[in-house]
Amino acid sequence: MLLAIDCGNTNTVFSIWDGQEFLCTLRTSTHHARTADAYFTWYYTLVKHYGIEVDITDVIISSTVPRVVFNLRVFSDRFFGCRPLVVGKPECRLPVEPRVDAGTQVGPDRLVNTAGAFDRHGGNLIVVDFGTATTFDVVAHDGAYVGGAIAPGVNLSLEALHTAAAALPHIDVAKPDRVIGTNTVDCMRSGVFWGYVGLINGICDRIKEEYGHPMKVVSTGGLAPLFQQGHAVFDVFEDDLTMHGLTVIHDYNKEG
Ligand SMILES: Nc1ncnc2c1ncn2[C@@H]1O[C@H](COP(=O)(O)OP(=O)(O)O)[C@@H](O)[C@H]1O
Ligand SMILES: CC(C)(COP(=O)(O)O)[C@@H](O)C(=O)NCCC(=O)O
Ligand SMILES: [K+]
Repeated sequence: MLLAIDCGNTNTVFSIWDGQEFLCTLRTSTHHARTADAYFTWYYTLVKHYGIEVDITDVIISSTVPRVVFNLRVFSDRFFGCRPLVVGKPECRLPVEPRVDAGTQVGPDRLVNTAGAFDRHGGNLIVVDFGTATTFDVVAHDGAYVGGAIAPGVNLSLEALHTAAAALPHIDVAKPDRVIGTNTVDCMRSGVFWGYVGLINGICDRIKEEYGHPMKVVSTGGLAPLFQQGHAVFDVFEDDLTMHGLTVIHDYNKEG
């Protein structure tokens, strides 16, 4: 069985893949100081709690936080006796190499999303991933990552308002009933929600125009369904896109 680990700047997600389906998905906050033993204690407790029969033979890691990789490597080696594949490292091959400026370090999450989306939908795609940052990844006709856009994440934008302005409270993102807010919270909700719908549609439209070929928009990340309510341009939403991409890259490396 494969343990797929997706470590973002906010949350770290573990999923167990038995070759057919994901048996479970576990989520914890990302902390660079978490030790291998601490990962295992958390992981083992939840796997026992769910009563899943698990036999991990392989581990693959994608991390947008370089510092956490060391402890995840120790975790993999100590508890499963295996050397993990780490996306973005030279020993982890990609089905199609990215085409970007020389020397650019593409976020591994974006490479993984590209592989997952190409496997399911073929080329000519925009992948929109709502995480700490919101990323737009352009997948070419042959499955190569060829660039995109990085925007401040939704929660980051709300946090920034609260941090920088003394009178603005900490709030969660939600779709407001009206665009014209009549109190502070509704005004903030309107600005962030409709502002973000405009950002998504504006960037996707401009990417399509510049790309010059019809493209499908694939969205992922917990907040995507919320923006769909504001008529964001997504063609599909796939909650497990990053995890699927990790299985695709793992299979590709095993086959070779
Ligand atoms: N379904 C959801 N509803 C509301 N907020 C969410 C949802 N899913 C994720 N978030 C929030 O979005 C932010 C980014 O989450 P996440 O996707 O875990 O980011 P990353 O991959 O960068 O770690 C976090 O602040 C998280 O709490
Ligand atoms: C843009 C990101 C911060 C998104 O990370 P996340 O929101 O998943 O934590 C990450 O993909 C990253 O660090 N990228 C490196 C720069 C690039 O992709 O061009
Ligand atoms: K992201």
